[in-house]
Amino acid sequence: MDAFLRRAKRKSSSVTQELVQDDDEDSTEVKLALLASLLPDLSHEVLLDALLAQEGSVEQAASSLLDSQTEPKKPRAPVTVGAQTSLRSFASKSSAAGGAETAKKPRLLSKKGTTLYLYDPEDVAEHTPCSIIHNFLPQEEANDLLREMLEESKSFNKVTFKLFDNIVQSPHRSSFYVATEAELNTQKHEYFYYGGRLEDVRRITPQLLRVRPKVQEAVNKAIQSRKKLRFQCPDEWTPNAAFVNCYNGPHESVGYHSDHLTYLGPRAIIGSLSLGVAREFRVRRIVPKDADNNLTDDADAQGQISIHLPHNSLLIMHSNMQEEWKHSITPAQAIDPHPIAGNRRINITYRDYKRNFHPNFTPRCQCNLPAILRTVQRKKDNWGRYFWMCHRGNVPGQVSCSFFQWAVFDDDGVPEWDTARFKKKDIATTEQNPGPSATEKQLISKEQ
Ligand SMILES: O=C(O)CCC(=O)C(=O)O
Ligand SMILES: [Fe+2]
Repeated sequence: MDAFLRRAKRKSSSVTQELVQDDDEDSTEVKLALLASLLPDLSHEVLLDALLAQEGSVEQAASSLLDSQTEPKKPRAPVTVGAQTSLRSFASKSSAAGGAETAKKPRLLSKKGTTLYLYDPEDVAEHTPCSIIHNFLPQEEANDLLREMLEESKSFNKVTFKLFDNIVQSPHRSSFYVATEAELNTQKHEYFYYGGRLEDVRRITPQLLRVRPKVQEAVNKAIQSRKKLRFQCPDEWTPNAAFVNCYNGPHESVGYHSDHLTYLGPRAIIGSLSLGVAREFRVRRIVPKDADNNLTDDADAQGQISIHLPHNSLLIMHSNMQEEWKHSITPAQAIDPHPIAGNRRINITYRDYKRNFHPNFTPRCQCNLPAILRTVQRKKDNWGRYFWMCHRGNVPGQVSCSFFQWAVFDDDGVPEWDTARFKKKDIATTEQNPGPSATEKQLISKEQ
């Protein structure tokens, strides 16, 4: 569960506004998501057509769609899979598998405006920042976990948040699990999500607990096969929290987003277990733009890639995923019912909440809320730099303050306030994260 939909207008400093507005507000997608929440029965294609016809006005698009009762529904790409194929049977392999951070760039197979469908683990590893393990758990264990989570999900809730000054709900239900009573209290009283508190925090269930060490082992093994990125924590990945999502039927979804790094730190890794109905996980790379608004890479690099997520598959989102790519679960026109889950899909994202990113330590904004950690994703200038900003504006009825601060980490992602572990030498030699410029310092000090 994360910032799958965000506010488009945020009252904030000019620096933050520039970074955030152009950086990661996919306004068309946000508008589409809003339209979808208003008109859940219409396909994304129909909603997009209406949005384009109304030059981006959500209100006009919604009223034109509501007026035209006869609007035909356009078919979506099928989500069910007849036969799983590998790209390797069609094309010769271009480079070593192992993801985007390997020395050689994999040959680009994605295309802007079309979707590349991947089913084979080697294809996934080669063309996306993810890896996938099919048939991850022994069958009975997967089914036990699925049954347990289906029962739990009966009391899951939709997340409510603000979008374009409207209150909308997430297009699926979710809950959050931690291991101990102490962690549960900390999560409820010390952590903030969408600028507010999380009400539904639960103790880990027997099956979630049973599976956790297996996920931990598999993820750590997968990490070993990839190069450590700058700012990536070299410590053992230790899942101490799990967000569980339930998609009840083909129309339930999650829009394109990057997961919040605020409590996971930079270059976070996430283990994501799928159970029940198979669905499509779509990913696409964020190509930054230069000062003249031109893409800095091949437009096809932004093409959508769909990864098929069958029952009992573990998807590992590697360390280049959240900063450089976005992901989503698309609504499906049809699904193959699962013998235990029926129309439902359960997704469990195991996460490693880092001690030194506890909100007691992270910067606070002028509203005295722990700030949220973001990355410059769309601008070539400052691309990849991390910054802290206020996220109070996500709360219905509240606005964000103008707080902005560049984040400073050493090469292992240790934040500057963790003085015992922070390696100053890494910062002295860094060009990518040199700390704020004189103008930025002035601006920051003015705003603090
Ligand atoms: O359901 C999934 O596979 C993805 C869920 C997700 O992206 C999230 O919880 O942040
Ligand atoms: Fe996510």
